[in-house]
Amino acid sequence: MSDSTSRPIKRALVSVFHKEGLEVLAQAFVKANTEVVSTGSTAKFLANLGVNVTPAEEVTGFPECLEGRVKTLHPHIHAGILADMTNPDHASQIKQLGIKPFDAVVVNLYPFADTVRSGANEAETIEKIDIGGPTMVRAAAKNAATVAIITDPDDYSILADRIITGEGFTLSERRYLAAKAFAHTAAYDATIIEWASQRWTKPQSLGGKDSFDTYTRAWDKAQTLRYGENSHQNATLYIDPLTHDDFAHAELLGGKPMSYNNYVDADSAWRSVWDFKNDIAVAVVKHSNPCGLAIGTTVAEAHKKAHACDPMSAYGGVIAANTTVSLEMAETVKHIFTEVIVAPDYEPEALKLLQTKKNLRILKVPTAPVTHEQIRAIDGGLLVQDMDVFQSSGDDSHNWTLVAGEAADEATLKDLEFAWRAVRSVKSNAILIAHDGATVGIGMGQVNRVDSSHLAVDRANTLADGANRTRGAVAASDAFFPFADGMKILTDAGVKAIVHPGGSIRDEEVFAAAQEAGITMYVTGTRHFFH
Ligand SMILES: NC(=O)c1ncn([C@@H]2O[C@H](COP(=O)(O)O)[C@@H](O)[C@H]2O)c1NC=O
Repeated sequence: MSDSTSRPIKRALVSVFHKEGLEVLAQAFVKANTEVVSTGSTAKFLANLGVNVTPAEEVTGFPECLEGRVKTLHPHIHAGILADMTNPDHASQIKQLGIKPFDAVVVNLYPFADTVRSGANEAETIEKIDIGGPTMVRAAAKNAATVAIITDPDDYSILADRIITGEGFTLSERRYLAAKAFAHTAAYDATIIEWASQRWTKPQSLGGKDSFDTYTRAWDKAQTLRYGENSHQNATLYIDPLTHDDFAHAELLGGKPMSYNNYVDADSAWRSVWDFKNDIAVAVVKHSNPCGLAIGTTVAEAHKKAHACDPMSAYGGVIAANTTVSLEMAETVKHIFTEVIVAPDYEPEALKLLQTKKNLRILKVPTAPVTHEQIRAIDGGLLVQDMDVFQSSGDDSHNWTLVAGEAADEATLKDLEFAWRAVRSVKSNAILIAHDGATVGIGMGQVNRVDSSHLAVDRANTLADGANRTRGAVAASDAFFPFADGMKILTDAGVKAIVHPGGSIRDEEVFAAAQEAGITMYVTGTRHFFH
């Protein structure tokens, strides 16, 4: 294992917040008679394990002060970490200064993310920003030429082994540990940036809103997924270190582990039901698109209505509900092959019943979606945008403009409001036909609005066992109609009212065609493209 670049570990600096796992190191220190320098409670912990520890204060000749804000920030510590002992000049300088070099530094940092997640106030959170720790970690990582830096308790056993054998680490091993340590401090700082930038925004006195010149975020690895979108693609789930109770932290109450595609579809489904915060809503999603979405007076009713939109596509789909899943709903779901069900909670009997379906992944997510930005990778870059959330300006029907026909009656307006919220979840170009708080025909993901209109009408009527579901229904379009043709497909099929953003240069042509067809048309002024 060792080579000519190996350096035995004769003197170590240990300063850790989490003391778990230190026993194995303590045994090694005792066995190899390693000189150990340590801070406050770490020193006590090691001393209790029989290690002969020198307190950091003895090395610095300076008391720990400012409630622990200053413990190791001292040249007698940092010159000992940073002296490159392969450099004769460094070696002689620290000798003259009476400073001894360290061969290994073991540090883990104040639990900043845990503190935020615990709901601590700002002052408590600030105290959990570790300063001395990352300074030692970065110094030791910079000096991988002669120092081994250990930040991961999983590496304690190998460190103990190398202390006992006297081999230490080779240069390439120290360099790897250094890279790992830099990743650790970078992620730590990125987490602090995420927290701080949400609170400490640019004040007007400095010019107000803008973003930093670098996009810095840390994501914690939660699990390696079996594979990605296809079996030849590797995939990993990373989660926000500062949040909990959200979709990415979902509790799996039954079924097999989630796959990459399960996460993508279930996230879409989860988001779409929360577009209906004031209603009980259920979505059935396939390939990120709803094949049914409905609101109801009960969750079971909402599910039945959503499922009825397209029972064929619901096979192998993902179901999301924005309220507790009832036994009545579970009894229906039991008979439908479903990949994932996601809800804030389950009635105990419903859960028991669903858990009998071994292949059904049952997710519990206590909170509505929290993510406020959307990140998408492009070749060589990232696109970051605000989440598409409903705007009171254009999405509230009070602010819609009637551009053709009579003002909608109460029931029709309710359906239009439903259709407008529901179409947000459909991939563009999106045309959605709805009736009685349920989608009845969805035209998704087409490259022109005419095809989306055809698709919505065809799906509404061909999947309905001979019933005509477009006559008397309403429709929503996620963006304006560039021509009247797409709209005419809907009115020819009997749709009685349409809502869309407007904004086309041919708006007047579209409005006139709507007038001529005798339907009601509203424009919202807000678009909801979803690519
Ligand atoms: N301020 C300092 O000089 C300093 N030096 C080390 N620490 C941190 O203090 C912790 C260990 O302290 P203790 O052994 O006293 O429990 C470690 O997480 C370490 O990263 C410091 N704390 C915070 O900045």
